[in-house]
Amino acid sequence: MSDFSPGQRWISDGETELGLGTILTVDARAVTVLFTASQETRTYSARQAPLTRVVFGPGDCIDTADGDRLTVERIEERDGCVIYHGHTDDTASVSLSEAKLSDSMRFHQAQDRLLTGQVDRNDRFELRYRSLHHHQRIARSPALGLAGPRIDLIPHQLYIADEVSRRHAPRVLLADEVGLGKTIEAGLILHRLLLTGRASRALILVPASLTHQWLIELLRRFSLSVTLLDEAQSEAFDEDNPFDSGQCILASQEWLFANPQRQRQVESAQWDLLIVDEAHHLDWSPQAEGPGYACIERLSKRIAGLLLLTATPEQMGLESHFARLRLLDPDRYHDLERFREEESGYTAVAEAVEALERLPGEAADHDRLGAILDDSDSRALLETLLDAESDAAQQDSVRRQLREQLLDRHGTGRVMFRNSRRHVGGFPERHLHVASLAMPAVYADQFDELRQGNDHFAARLTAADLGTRDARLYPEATYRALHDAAVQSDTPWWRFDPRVEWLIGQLDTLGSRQKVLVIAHWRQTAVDLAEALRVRAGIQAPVFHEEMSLVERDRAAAAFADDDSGCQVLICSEIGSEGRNFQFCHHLVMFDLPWHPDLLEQRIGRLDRIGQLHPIDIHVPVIERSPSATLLRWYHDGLAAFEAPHAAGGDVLEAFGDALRESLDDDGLDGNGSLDSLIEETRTFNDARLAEREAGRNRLLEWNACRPERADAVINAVVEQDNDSALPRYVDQALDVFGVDSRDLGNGQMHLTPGSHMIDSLPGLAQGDEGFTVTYSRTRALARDDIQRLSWEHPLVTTVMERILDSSLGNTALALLKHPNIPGGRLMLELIFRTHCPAPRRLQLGRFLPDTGVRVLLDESGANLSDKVTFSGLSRNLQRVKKGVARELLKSRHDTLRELLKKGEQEAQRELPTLIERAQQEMREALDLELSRLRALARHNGAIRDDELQALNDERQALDVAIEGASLRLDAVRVIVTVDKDAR
Ligand SMILES: Nc1ncnc2c1ncn2[C@@H]1O[C@H](COP(=O)(O)OP(=O)(O)OP(=O)(O)O)[C@@H](O)[C@H]1O
Repeated sequence: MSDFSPGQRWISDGETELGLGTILTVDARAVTVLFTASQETRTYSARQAPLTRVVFGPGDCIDTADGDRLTVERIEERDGCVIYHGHTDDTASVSLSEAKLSDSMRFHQAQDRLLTGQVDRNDRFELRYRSLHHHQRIARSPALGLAGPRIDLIPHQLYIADEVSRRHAPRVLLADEVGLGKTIEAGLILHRLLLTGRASRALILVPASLTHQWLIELLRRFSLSVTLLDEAQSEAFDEDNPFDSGQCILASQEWLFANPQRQRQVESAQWDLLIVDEAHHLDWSPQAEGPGYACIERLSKRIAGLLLLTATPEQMGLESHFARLRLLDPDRYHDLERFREEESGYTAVAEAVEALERLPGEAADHDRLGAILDDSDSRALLETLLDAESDAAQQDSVRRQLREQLLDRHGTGRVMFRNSRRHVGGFPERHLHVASLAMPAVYADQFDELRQGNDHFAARLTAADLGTRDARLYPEATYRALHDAAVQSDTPWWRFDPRVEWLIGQLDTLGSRQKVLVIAHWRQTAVDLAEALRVRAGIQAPVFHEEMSLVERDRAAAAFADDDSGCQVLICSEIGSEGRNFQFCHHLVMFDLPWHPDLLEQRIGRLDRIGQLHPIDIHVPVIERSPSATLLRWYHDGLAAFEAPHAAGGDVLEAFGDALRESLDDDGLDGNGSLDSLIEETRTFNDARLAEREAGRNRLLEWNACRPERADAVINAVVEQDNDSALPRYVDQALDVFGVDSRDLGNGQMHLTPGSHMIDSLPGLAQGDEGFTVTYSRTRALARDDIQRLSWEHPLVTTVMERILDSSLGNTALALLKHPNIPGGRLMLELIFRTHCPAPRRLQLGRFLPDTGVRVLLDESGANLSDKVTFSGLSRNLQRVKKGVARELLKSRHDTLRELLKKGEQEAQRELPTLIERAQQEMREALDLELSRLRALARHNGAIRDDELQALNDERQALDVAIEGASLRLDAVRVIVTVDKDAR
């Protein structure tokens, strides 16, 4: 059938994009072909036309010019042309002349491409096979989504990320103590959800001061590029919704919360996940809710996933904390009083967990557990534990199950994750250095006036919006309120405030190589202080506060961070510096003290965070006998607040705030004994509250916040991927196939650049890009921000895989096999089938049945050699063939190939039931376990939302149906032709 006849359909070997051609004319020397789809006509030499005849066979599906699809049952040849007989999708019988085939029919399927002579290079076929193999392997890994990010493997973070990202629509409060990595945890959760398709759109709302820090962390650590949206950019969208401009949008809370029009837009966009940083600012009380809370509350009702981040959940009071839990789960947290009462039961739960470790032991321990375990399956487990017949291994397993159940079913643990320094360990010590300074006369007069309650004085303070408490704690602010800075004769406060003199001396003593972070409560104090250092000592100190633009703020932080040319000191305001990373410095000057213990901890947390290598030196200059001196003593002696994070600061302030405020009024100045007794009472209260919390709530929170065995299992899986030697091999092959140049820089690093023959642009590697340096080593990548870490989850690798598996690249090949024991002239066919299982992305079907490859190797007689000859073993012995030769070979063996293709399909189908069964079993085990756990939890504390249970049920059913419907499709095929060993 290779002789040309008008009306026949042929395809151009070199220009398949022209579509299906029709022979117009033919004579002894030339053949003219019309490619209707591309409106091109070509004339070729009749003897050497680079054309392949297109003839389909029984079972093939073909597109007709009328837009139908025809399944071929039989073919008939008439006058050199083919008539296809078959049926359409609606089962009508049809006969179709080949002239009526669709002109734009494309040949993507492996079989069609092979039979129309379109063969790819052998290395592309091999890369395709390996892509499928690794893709399915990685999709099943417990490290999926957690192994790629450039982070240290810190157990509590990986535990939380793993636990939260497994849940359907996770809604949690990430409340680790300051600086323990909540941003990293949120990034890991987001990364996994995006990678697995459980989320595709995320909104991240953070204080303005943190937008760039988030942007950079997400990019550098997670290779996630998010769109940073502000008002200027939003205006460019006119009528369109700016929140639709990217997959992940990062925006400042201040901007959104102040802008009702943008709030309407954000609410009308579709989101899967909302992340809110520094969520303690979302203020709520039974009387009123802040605009931020109201905005997040509306969003939280529309968005399935919600992560709230705060290190100080109770900074705005217990009510406000409760209100944030209510955002996460309104069904569970609907009654504030009940919430308060529940806390009194936590000690009993914690005792039961501990009693469990001692079982089978004393009767009192049985009772402790019996009082908490009130459902039949838990009691049955308890019986097993108490049964004298059960062996140690059984007991261990039951003990573990019961412990999990107790921790799961009681407390806020499921909604709230809080790790503490004490529990995580390895943090540096904190040293307090107090400098007592003499009271300047101006301040002494001010304090007198304050005590006397002078009306005129009070009016000035009111006009300056300065309350009496703050007027006492911040004398420079009082001075500013009383003195007009515009009047030249008024001396600025920093001329006589002894703290300024002290600071200049301190900076000099520490030397310019020691970085010092100064935090002052007020923005204006920070600004004045910078001027004071410049005027009085010639020191350039950048300032960092809430009213600076983002660019100015980042510039200031960068000037401070720079090791070589950087400034020695950065002066921050209280709010301006919240959440920022300054752990490269270890001297903190508290120019004054904040009123709330949580703010004190937030200040120290700028330095005392993961990555801090030195003990923290906290310097506090305090004016003798001033209200600040009183507050300092209260913090230090009453709360020990400088040494370690205090666990109950909010409660203590609630109990003693009024008395402390009164002490500021009088006691700090005349030193009578009432301050001593206040401190004593504070200490007693604090100790008691701590003991109570340690016995109950904190213990439950900590046990729940990190379960070491699970964390270890995740870390092991990540390390296994880190050490996977298949990755460098795969990447080398992929770079080669895609035409990316790589230069070895030594030290485990290589530089990648787009090669001149790149077949497709890749992330960061489009023509003209400079490329980038990569390493496989986590340690090296962590030490160098400018080097990217290659992993199975790096965008370069995932894009390569997607490009290959979503296209026809490498889905056909032909190679020669020269082997001493195999005679020449024989055919073999290597077929790669792939599971096909359409399901919505959100089902994350890949957890159970990722695209799975089934390889079948047949010899010419149809014997199945798959188990005898491995893919790698065969590949090693294969040789390339020129494309023209390959085409000729294929043309000459069409019929045999068709037979083998059919046989291969039958062989592969045999494997399908096993694949389906295994996937269903895994899915059912995982989801049934989760369902029964959730049902039991729901009976116990109502912490489970009904829709969560229902969703899991629906998910299980949908997965069951989807897996049941899985089929196998031919993904790639390689023809192997054996040649005599002496052949050349
Ligand atoms: N696993 C990790 N690997 C490397 N660096 C980390 C890791 N975890 C945290 N860090 C670094 O430690 C610092 C603190 O982390 P992060 O900002 O996530 O803490 P946080 O709990 O959100 O802090 P805050 O309470 O101040 O908001 C950051 O500089 C972060 O990059």
